[in-house]
Amino acid sequence: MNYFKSARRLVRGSANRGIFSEVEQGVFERDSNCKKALPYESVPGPKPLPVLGNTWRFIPYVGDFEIEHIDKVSEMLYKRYGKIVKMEGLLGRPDMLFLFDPDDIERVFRQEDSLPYRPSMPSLNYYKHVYRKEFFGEHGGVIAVHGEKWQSFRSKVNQIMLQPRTAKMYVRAIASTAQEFVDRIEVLQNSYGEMPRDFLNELHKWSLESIAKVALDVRLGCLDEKSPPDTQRLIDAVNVFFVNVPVLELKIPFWRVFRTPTFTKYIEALDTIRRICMKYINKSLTESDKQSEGNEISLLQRVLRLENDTRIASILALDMFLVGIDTTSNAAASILYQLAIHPDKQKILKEEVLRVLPEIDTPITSERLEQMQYLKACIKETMRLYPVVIGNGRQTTSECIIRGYHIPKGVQVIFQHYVISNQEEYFPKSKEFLPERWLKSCPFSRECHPFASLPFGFGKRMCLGRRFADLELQTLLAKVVRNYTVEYNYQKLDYFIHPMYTPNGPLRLKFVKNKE
Ligand code: HEM
Repeated sequence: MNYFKSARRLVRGSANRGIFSEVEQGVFERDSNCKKALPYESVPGPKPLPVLGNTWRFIPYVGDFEIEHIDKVSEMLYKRYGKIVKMEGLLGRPDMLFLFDPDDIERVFRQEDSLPYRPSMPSLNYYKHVYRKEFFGEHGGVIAVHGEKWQSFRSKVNQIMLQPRTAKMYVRAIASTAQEFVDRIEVLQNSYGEMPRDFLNELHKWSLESIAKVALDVRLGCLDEKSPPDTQRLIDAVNVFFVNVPVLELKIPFWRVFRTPTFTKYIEALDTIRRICMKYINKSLTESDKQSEGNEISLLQRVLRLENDTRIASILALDMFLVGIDTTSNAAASILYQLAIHPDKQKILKEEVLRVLPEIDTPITSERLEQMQYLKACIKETMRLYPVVIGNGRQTTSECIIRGYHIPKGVQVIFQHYVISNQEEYFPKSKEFLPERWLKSCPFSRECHPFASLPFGFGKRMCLGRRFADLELQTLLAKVVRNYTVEYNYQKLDYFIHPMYTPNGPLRLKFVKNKE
């Protein structure tokens, strides 16, 4: 902490803006203007120590940066240094440049080149391209894959994954899983109507079951009284994978030199995920002929029809399982919690849901979901206050100017979405849960900066599963609210990164059945 006191004297964040007015207009310009820019060395940020750089800050009991509380660390860096902060001297990895201004983020995104490089998960890149090269071969999928390999894969699956028309075809499948979840609530309730302490795990089961339905048209039975053991193994392995990603990325990367216990656990988790997913993928491939009439064909089959390559279809499904379970389940947990602690907003939502779904068994369709604008607003507002992925980034692929500073090629530019979307400057009454701000009728909605809340990223590398994630969340919430009122009767929960940004503590929600 003492270090920070002296650093503060050197560079005050509020001073950032004034000093580079000449080049300020070109926040993200390429080569030609670089000579005019302020030197990279002068970007403010915590000073590295000799030898240990800034990596020591992530060492438990020694450093002051806890991975679980990167949200607080980011807020502190913003307050101390301002809208651009450099974290240099990170052993075994490039510098990070934190951006806290949506205008800067917009310019970076708008000028993205044809092969944007999202710098996360080098350890997964190693797994796909080196450790299990014989399995992945030329097709690494999209997660942690870069350059032409990424582009070639993404171009094959982009249309199928992102067309709203395609996603809508799966509403029925997604709604039937949401119904299974709602039916299970009664089984899970204790005598007070409360959920067990591991309720989040039930949400993991729901999101896994939903992905399996959409990606493979396979029913896994996650929400059955006796779920197959492999489904829980898969959920646990995905969790181990995500928990260890930041550890491998932010602490000293000994794994690059030898197999540390963390890296061994990480590799084992990835092998487990791959083994179990391939079991279900193969089942789906062999059973595709028997698919019951009326069912929508799976995404796997859609890709197969287009590309006629089982390897591509399987690797896409594998990526979907890898990143599509914890993201959606933690988002659902967070939204349910926010509704529980804001009963006035839940009441407005319930009125809307009851209007659109007048009978308990009125089917959910894409047209009916379209009529539930407050429902969508509740999701957006939770993602603004507590984005499940608190930051995102791009690695510079050539030198450029950002916020007046010359930024060399290879720097990891991190967009600090959580800090930005919680600021009064971009969202009036920013600390309040106000779903109304997202409705077209609200005067606030016009003031909102389009790059101040980007829970699914932006541009060519935007979330490939966002249409399905949105559908899953909308359907689950509509079903839950149609059947129950959700309460939370304990001390308010803080949020932490574990491995998504999620309420910190057992989610002992109480479900009270609606009177019909
Ligand atoms: C609430 C749920 C979710 C959130 C908040 C979320 C968020 C994100 C974000 C922030 C990115 C990075 C985008 C960028 O770099 O611009 C991303 C990428 C990705 N997401 Fe999601 N995601 C969610 C659910 C899903 C689901 C359900 C799937 C699959 C079924 C999925 C598949 C992917 C894939 C494959 C990528 C990598 C795209 C690429 O690099 O080309 N996501 N997601």
